[in-house]
Order: sequence, then C-alpha cells, then structure tokens
Amino acid sequence: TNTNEAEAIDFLGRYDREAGQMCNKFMEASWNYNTNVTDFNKRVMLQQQMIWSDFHRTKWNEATNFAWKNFTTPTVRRMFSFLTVLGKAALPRDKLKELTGLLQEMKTTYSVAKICRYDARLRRLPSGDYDYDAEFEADDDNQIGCIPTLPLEPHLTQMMANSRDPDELRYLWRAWREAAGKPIRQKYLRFVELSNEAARLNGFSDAGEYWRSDYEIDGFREEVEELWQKLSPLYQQLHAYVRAKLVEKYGEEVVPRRGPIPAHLLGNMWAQTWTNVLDITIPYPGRTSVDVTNALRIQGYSPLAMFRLAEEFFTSLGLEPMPQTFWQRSMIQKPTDREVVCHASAWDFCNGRDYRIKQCTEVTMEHLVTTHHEMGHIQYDLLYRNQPFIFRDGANPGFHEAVGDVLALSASTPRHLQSVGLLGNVDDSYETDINFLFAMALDKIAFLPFGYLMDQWRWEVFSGDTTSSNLNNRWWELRLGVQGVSPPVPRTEEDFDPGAKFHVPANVPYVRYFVSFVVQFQFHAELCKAAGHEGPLHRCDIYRSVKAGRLLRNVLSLGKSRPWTEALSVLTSGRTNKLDVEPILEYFGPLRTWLESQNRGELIGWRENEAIVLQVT
Ligand SMILES: O=C(CCC(O)(O)[C@H](Cc1ccccc1)NC(=O)c1ccccc1)N[C@@H](Cc1c[nH]c2ccccc12)C(=O)O
Ligand SMILES: [Zn+2]
Repeated sequence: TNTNEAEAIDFLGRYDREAGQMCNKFMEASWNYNTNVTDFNKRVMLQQQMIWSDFHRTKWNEATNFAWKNFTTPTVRRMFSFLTVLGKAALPRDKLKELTGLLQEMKTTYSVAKICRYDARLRRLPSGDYDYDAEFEADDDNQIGCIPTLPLEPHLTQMMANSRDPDELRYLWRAWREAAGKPIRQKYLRFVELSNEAARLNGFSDAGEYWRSDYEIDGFREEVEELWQKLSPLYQQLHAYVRAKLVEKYGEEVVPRRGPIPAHLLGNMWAQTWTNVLDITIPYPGRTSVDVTNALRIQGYSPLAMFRLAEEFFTSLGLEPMPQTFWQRSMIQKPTDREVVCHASAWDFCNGRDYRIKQCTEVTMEHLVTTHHEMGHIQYDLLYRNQPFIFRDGANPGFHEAVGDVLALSASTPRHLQSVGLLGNVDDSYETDINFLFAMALDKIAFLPFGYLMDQWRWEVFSGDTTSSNLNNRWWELRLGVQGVSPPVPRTEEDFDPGAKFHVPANVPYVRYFVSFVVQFQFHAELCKAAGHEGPLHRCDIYRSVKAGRLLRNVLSLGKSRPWTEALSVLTSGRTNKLDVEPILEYFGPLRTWLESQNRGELIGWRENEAIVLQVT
C-alpha cells in the first residue's frame, strides 16, 4: 500500500475535479427523468447511474491503495474515510442493475398512481342513498365505469385536507394504498435483500447500520429513542386534546374517546402533520389564526411570488440569493402535459452554479412552509459550494432538513405574517399566543412520532426482525403503539401501507426529519439569542438580523468537513455538541401547560384494544 501522503493529496485533487463533472452529468439525467417520467428518460438515467457507479468503483480502488489511516492531515483522513465506502456500487453489476431498476419502478409506481373518483365507486340504493359498503366490495370485482383519474398531488392531498366526510376520507385513504402501496410489496422485499447485500459488502451488518453511519456517532439509535421518550408526553397531551375535538365533530362511533385516532381524519394522507384540522381543533375560534391560505389566494399569490417571498427572508439575513439559473430551470408548478415526480426536492448540479427546486406548488400556507424548506436545502448547497466535493453535504442529514424550517419558524409568527401583509390585526393576547402555538404543534409535535417510527420500522426490516410474514402487521403495531393512530379499514399482509409513503419506494431515509424537528429549535434558540431577541422563544422573529445570518453562515458553510457535533459547538459557542430537546420544550412550554389543564378528565394516551387490530388473513 502507498504511504505517500503527497501522492494521496494529488489523487484527491484529481478526484475533486472529475467527481464534479460526473455528478453533473448524472444530475442532468436524473432531473430529466424526474421532470418527465418516460421510459426513454428512465433508461438514460439508469445508464448514467451505471457510469457513475463505475467511476465510483475506480476511484474507490485507487483510494483503498493508500495507507490513509496513518496520514497526518485530519481533513485528508476524513476525505479518505468517506471515499473508501463504496456503497451500492460494491454490488456485482447485474445486481446493481436490478437494484436501481427496482428503485425506479417503485418510484414510478408511486409517482403515477391514480385512483377513481369517490362517487364513481359508489352504487346507490333504491332509496337513492349511497351504498357505502359497496365501494369496499366494488374494489374486488373492479367495478366498471371507474377510470382512475385522481393523482396524489394536488387532488388527493387537497381532498384529505378539506373533506369532512368520514366515508369519503375512508375511501380515499384505502384507495390510495391499493394503488400505491400494495403493488410494490414484492419489489420492496427484493429491494431490501439487495440493499442488505450491498451494505454487507461495505462491512455493515445491514442497510440500516449503513444509513445510521451518516450520523458518525455510536449509539445513534439509542440517542433517537431517548429523545423520543422525552418528547412523547407532550405528544400525548396534544393527541388527547385533538382526539376530544374529533369526537365532538364526528361522534364516538367514528372516534373512540379513549382509543387511537383513526388515521383518515387528521387532514393528511399519512396522518403525519395535522395542520389541516386546525379549523376543527383550534383552541380559541374566532381569534387570530395563522392559516393564511385565504390571504395568499385573495392577494393573488402565485407559486413564483411564494418563492420570491421565501428568498427575501434569506437575503434579509445577509444569506445567498437564488442564482439566476435557479429561476430559469426550476420546476415550481406541476406541468399539465407530462408525468413528473411531484414530491418536492432541491437539486445541486455539482458545478457551483446550477441549483434547482422541483415542486408541484399549490397556493396554500402548507406549501409556503415547504417552499422555505426546499429553499433551505439550496441555501445550504450554496453556503458549502467552496468546500471540496466530498464535503459538499449536510453536517448530518438532519441539518440539511432543518435549514429552511428554522427560517419558517420566524416567518410563521403572527407578527411576521402581519408585517408582510398576510395577517390583519394581531393582538398580543394570551389566546392568540395559544392559537399560534397550537397551530405550530399540529405541524411540529404531531409529526414527531411519525418521524420516529418510519425508520424504526425500516431498520427492523433491514435487520430481519421484521419479515414478509409481519411486514404490514409490524407497521400498524408501531403506528398504534407510538403514534396512537389506527387504520379506518381492516389491514392484512396482502397490503403494504408503508409503500404508500414516498420515502419508502424512493428509498429516502426518514429519521433525518425527526432529528431536524429537534435540532431546528436548537438553531432557532441560538439565532434568536444572536439577534438579540428578548421574551418567549415562540415570539422570536430573526427577520433582517444580519448577526443571526452570520452565525448561520458560519455553521452551514462547514458542510460535512467537520463532524456535526463540532458544527453544534460552533452554533452554541461551545455550550453543547449534542441533540437537545430543551429548546423545543421551552418553545411549546406555554402550550403544554394549557393542554394539561384542558385535558383534565381525559384519558392521556390510548388503550390498545380499542383499535381495529389486524385481521389475521
Ligand atoms: O419529504 C419531505 C420534503 C422533501 C425533501 O426536501 O426532504 C427532499 C426529499 C427527497 C430526498 C431525496 C430524493 C428526493 C426527494 N429532500 C431533498 O430535496 C434534499 C435536498 C438536498 C439534500 C438532502 C435532501 N418532507 C417530509 C417531512 C415533512 C413533512 N412535513 C414537513 C414540513 C416541513 C419540513 C419537512 C416536512 C415529508 O413530506 O414527509
Ligand atoms: Zn428536505
């Protein structure tokens, strides 16, 4: 092996240049497929994937020839530690082809899945009423006259958000899982086998361990478990209050007062965020509510205007504007003439100039938050663009997910929404505070158990603790035990409900969002301090604070050049280098007190036996 560090540094220089060019070509092919899902574009993308993997393998062979562990320069050692993990390219070519093929097929199934209109599925009884049970049977004999026309975005997303008809919601919930989850069950199982084989070829025990290695700390799994244990009491308080309001709305036959909440009633296809039931659950109706969807529409906001509004928040902090090409090449609305992958994503084309967002934007408050989220990814890309190619990544995946959300925490405050003209008179009353904190909790607290359980389930599938005999069963055990939600119709091992959530067919890890929802409040607390904010954390708005912007820039421009624990030290001026739930608990402190007083007499938590437990086929 080669112990010459000077030669190693020369090799790294060559790699840096070549990798940027290879990555750019791959991203172009991937963009073309994602913004125009055709067989041709899929083939070109798979071809580019093989070229990229060949390149990666060649460089891996060169890198492993160096005795890099004894090199004296820390950043050189760190670069080699990343370069000597080959990833899925470690698979024999035919298996690599199969793996990437399965991934594309599952992603395509999800992205083009459509369901029939609700009323087209229903027979009318002689009395003229709907025969609700028919729609359940109708599925079996594939009732004629049903043409699947409704895609997830924007149709099903909006119907799940706005419908208040439990039967219609139940139909939409089940039909989506029939169309998107069930068809990929077998493909996913084969995909898991190949992913594990690749992980073992890289020296990991399974794909889950390979995923967790991105966090560079031993005991990450236990760390996440510990964070959840500290946060679940607050979640249970929110769950109890929302359930009581849903019982009021739909009655106890639909919502068990002391049991789990049926998953179709929470305004979201996966019950992962509950902001769309704010109108049913808001603590003080009639007082200021921060859902500015109507204002956005009345004021004629376009998706482009929403993007400009988000960009202006970043530049107000002294951070980077979006590059010129961003506005020319991004896809910010769903095209009408072709199939696209609608799930939002932010793209770095590896040449320091070309950055894009792909998003099927609708004019809603939720999409305004998502726009900040996606633009946060681009901002991070821009801030670390002068790092070597290998270090152009988030300090950990949760950091990348947190950037945009941190700014959205300020942009969502009533005071800020008023200052940009999206909210009328805002009073400083206690009720307005509680209404605001409650709306934020429907997004941030409601999400935590889902962000936690998604990869609990996948880590167990990768490790073999969960197998094809209990694949869907285990999913609902976690959904019931951790999140306190139940399926509105019986589930069996014929179904594959996790497959109906983008990140499973797209093989995107998910615990990053759980980490983000914790760490973004650590960022918020520190940036508010830098901005000189005084008063409760939930009222802080860092808008136009160049000091806060400078601190954020110092942390994010490090990229992955230092372990994320060091980046946290920079953020907190050495106060901590660990994930910490104190800031999120401080932020929601007033709401927790309020919930505990409102929930007196309610059962906190849910009795497992109330759920429609799995029917054993
Ligand atoms: O999936 C997303 C947003 C999409 C993404 O920006 O995270 C995107 C996902 C993705 C990853 C890889 C391929 C395709 C899509 N991630 C990125 O675009 C991205 C960009 C740069 C670095 C890392 C990730 N959010 C999650 C979690 C979530 C729910 N509600 C939210 C509100 C705010 C922020 C996140 C969420 C979800 O919708 O379930
Ligand atoms: Zn993201």
